Amino acid sequence: MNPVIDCRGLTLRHGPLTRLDALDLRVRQGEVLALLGHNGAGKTTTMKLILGLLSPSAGTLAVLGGAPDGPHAETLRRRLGYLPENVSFYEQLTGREVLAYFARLKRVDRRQVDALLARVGLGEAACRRVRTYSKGMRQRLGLAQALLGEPRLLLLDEPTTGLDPAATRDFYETVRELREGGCTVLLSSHVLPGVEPYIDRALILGAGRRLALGSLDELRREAALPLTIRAHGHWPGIDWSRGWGDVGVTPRHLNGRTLELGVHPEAKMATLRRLADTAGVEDIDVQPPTLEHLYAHFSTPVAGAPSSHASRGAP
Ligand SMILES: Nc1ncnc2c1ncn2[C@@H]1O[C@H](COP(=O)(O)OP(=O)(O)OP(=O)(O)O)[C@@H](O)[C@H]1O
Repeated sequence: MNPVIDCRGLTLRHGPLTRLDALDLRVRQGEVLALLGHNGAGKTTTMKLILGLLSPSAGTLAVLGGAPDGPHAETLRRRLGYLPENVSFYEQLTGREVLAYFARLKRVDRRQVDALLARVGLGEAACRRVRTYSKGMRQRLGLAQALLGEPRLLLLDEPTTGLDPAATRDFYETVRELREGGCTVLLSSHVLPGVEPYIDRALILGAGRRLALGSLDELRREAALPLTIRAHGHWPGIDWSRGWGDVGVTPRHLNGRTLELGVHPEAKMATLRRLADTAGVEDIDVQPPTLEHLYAHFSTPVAGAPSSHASRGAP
């Protein structure tokens, strides 16, 4: 099946400034891809190129089978949904009026309005003016606007900024349902906690360049960061600093009953065996590196090798 997004060497320059540098990326139907990067990394630029709001200076880009800034743009617009970073609405209109207005602009059947408001959890608030909406309700109204016309590709720019943990989880649950329905979703985020279970792959950008791309497992294998193992129990007299040989395990006491160990993946089984065989160890937790750890790893420049993380992962 053709990818929904197919970028090859996608580049955007403005004079001396390179906003996006030779991005290779293919996104398949039904995939949720997180676009991660510091401020100015190129996340919004990538989205605007996909939307056809910007044209590349070099490279090729096909979105749902055609260039988004050419004659294909009109067809594409009806199959794309976009939630911009700073969404704003007419404050004096009700949620329903706002959505009906966007439905008219998008030439979408008005009957979708109430169903979408219910879907994003705004059914009860449909008749309230937007000025009375909380930040989370505004984001949900923005999502409803992006979902008008049942898009096949959804671009969500920083959708959870400013949302509390419960609202963030609700938001991502809606993304999960959309994915199950075959919708492809690109979401950019600085806010990493909570996003992990909902994404298939992450693309990490830095200064317009692709620093890493892959599923969490692929990024973990590539980064080979230590796992965190925690042992809980009571073990008077045991000196945990000895007996690890050269496996690179670094034990640290968190409190009298918890020992934390930074363990490289190849030393995991040996460490678990030793812990399990030690009298007094009652419980063991194993925590692989989180998306936050991986993001920090890939987005930190390696001294003396500025591009050594560049272009990791298959497109
Ligand atoms: N309208 C513009 N004209 C010229 N350069 C721009 C414009 N918008 C963004 N840039 C530059 O392009 C680069 C990428 O910016 P972009 O907005 O894509 O980053 P971002 O990853 O979305 O950042 P943020 O997290 O701050 O939104 C930055 O160097 C930025 O200064």
